Amino acid sequence: MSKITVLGAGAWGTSFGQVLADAGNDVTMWAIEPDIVEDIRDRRRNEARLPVVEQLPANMTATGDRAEAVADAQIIIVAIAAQFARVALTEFKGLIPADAIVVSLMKGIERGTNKRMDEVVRETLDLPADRFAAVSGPNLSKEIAQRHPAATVVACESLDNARKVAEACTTDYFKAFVTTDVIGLEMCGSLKNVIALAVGMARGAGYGENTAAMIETRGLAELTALGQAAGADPKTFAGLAGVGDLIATCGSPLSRNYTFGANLGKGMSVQEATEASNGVAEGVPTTDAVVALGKELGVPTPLAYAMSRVLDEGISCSQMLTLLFGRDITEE
Ligand SMILES: NC(=O)C1=CN([C@@H]2O[C@H](COP(=O)(O)OP(=O)(O)OC[C@H]3O[C@@H](n4cnc5c(N)ncnc54)[C@H](OP(=O)(O)O)[C@@H]3O)[C@@H](O)[C@H]2O)C=CC1
Ligand SMILES: O=C(CO)COP(=O)(O)O
Repeated sequence: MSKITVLGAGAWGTSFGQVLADAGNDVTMWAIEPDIVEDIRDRRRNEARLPVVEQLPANMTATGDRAEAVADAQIIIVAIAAQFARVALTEFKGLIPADAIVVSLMKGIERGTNKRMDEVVRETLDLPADRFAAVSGPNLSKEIAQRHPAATVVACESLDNARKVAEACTTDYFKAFVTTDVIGLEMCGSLKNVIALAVGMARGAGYGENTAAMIETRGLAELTALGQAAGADPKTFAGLAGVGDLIATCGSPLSRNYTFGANLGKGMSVQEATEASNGVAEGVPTTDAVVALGKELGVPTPLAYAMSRVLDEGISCSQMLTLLFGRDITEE
């Protein structure tokens, strides 16, 4: 049993906190919103972000005090919207216990720097590689909050530390595998959100299985090429964090990215889809970062480019797909 702190009490932070509590750990949630802290601490609820859970476990509490939140924590989980991770974590610098493992649940690339969350977290907290882990997989928060069976992957350069994190989140309904491919895991989680936006858009526009399968498969090829160029192990893309998460996210209205895309496909503007979104759709800010990263690494990113034109210029779904097709006959 460990003392574990979760920074960010959104839908996934809270749902993962419940997994950790179910695994027997003492869990403290930290949130910036006083109302959310109060709801979790005093009523064992997170009505605002995870209303599906009627009663959070008794070994789960919350605080808004940063120093109190992380004091004595053996594992610190970061579940903050990716674009705000740097600013939020800066406030924790100097407070993190010297031997704590810091784990990111976030799936995004930082806009402006094109950095993955492992880079942002390590840079901000001045953390050595062996004390950083990423968790990623087909993990729709609402299903896991309802304790539906699911699996995930924990990546850390130190396999021992990956195992510590995996043990801490293993329950009878949640299974964690381990890997040392941090870059692969980060790339999978971030890029599948861009693909889910495009699949959602096609579905929203009324297209069927063939179109969805095409976007998913071409998207996976793009994700794999970019990931490999960044230093990832290609095997990771065929696993739970790659194909697995792609299937879950691109096939479920529980995904905020899929739903955001579907709303665009039905004719909403980016502004309207943002207002309708029930939580952060990480693919939206990540799309431009993926295009920029592709340029930096010399890897073509036709799907991310087509989605960036949708998000920045409002092109239609059929225009997006025409861009994705391209004009040339190429080998698959
Ligand atoms: N939901 C899911 O099914 C899954 C999500 N993820 C990933 O996990 C991450 C978090 O997602 P999720 O919890 O669902 O998202 P939510 O939109 O539900 O929550 C986002 C969280 O970020 C916090 N936040 C935003 N800005 C700041 C800031 N400046 N300082 C501190 N906290 C801030 C929010 O705080 P506040 O509530 O106060 O606004 C909230 O706790 C994302 O990267 C997502 O891609 C990964 C797997 C599954
Ligand atoms: O990452 C997820 C499932 O694995 C959740 O996807 P969304 O962020 O699109 O809801």
